[in-house]
Amino acid sequence: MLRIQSEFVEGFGALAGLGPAISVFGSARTKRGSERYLQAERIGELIASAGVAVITGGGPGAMEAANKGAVNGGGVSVGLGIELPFETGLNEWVDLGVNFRYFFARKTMFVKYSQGFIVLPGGYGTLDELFEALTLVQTEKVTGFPIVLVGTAYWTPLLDWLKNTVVEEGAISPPDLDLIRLTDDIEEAVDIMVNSARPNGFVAAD
Ligand SMILES: CC(C)=CCNc1ncnc2c1ncn2[C@@H]1O[C@H](COP(=O)(O)O)[C@@H](O)[C@H]1O
Repeated sequence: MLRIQSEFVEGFGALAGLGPAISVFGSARTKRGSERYLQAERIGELIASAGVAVITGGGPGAMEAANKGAVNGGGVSVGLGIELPFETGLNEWVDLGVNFRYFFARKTMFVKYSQGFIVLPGGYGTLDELFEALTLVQTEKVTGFPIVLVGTAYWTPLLDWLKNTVVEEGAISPPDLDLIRLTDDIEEAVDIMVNSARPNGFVAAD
């Protein structure tokens, strides 16, 4: 119990003065030098150039790339790491790092301290973060919170499934699909975020 509480206290303390920030998610397995890695790096750089901090899961792959871009763009590079059995530690491009034992405490920080999510191709971890954000926006626990998927080829089959199966089944309504933006254009992705200019955080005062 105390450990859980201390994770929240430590996270809030470390991030309180952060200012505007955007979270970037994507696969921990994205390879250095790959097209996707370079794309994540460029996204980090564009966000930083707009004077906005970049928040990632602090790990390898797309997270590392976005943190690297943030540093190269002269911005604040945040990593919210997670303790895992196969420890990899925070990547070398994280300037402001916080480590968590619990995914749920860490997930609170991404939403509370960023104004939107940019989501690159990824696996279960990325999908978890994407669907948690969608649930929070759908239920209006957060408002004005853009969620942008980057990579049309990767994401279109998922969006088709949501449209053709999940909406058809009545499990979500058609407007729920509009909560997701999809693009291959990383400048557009960053523009959507930066222009949303919403104050960070949950609707309720925590
Ligand atoms: C090589 C490897 C698996 C390292 C794991 N190291 C990690 N470090 C930090 N965050 C992580 C890690 N693995 C998953 N995550 C979380 O889940 C997402 C990536 O998971 P995935 O690779 O898409 O499913 C990230 O956005 C991050 O928030």
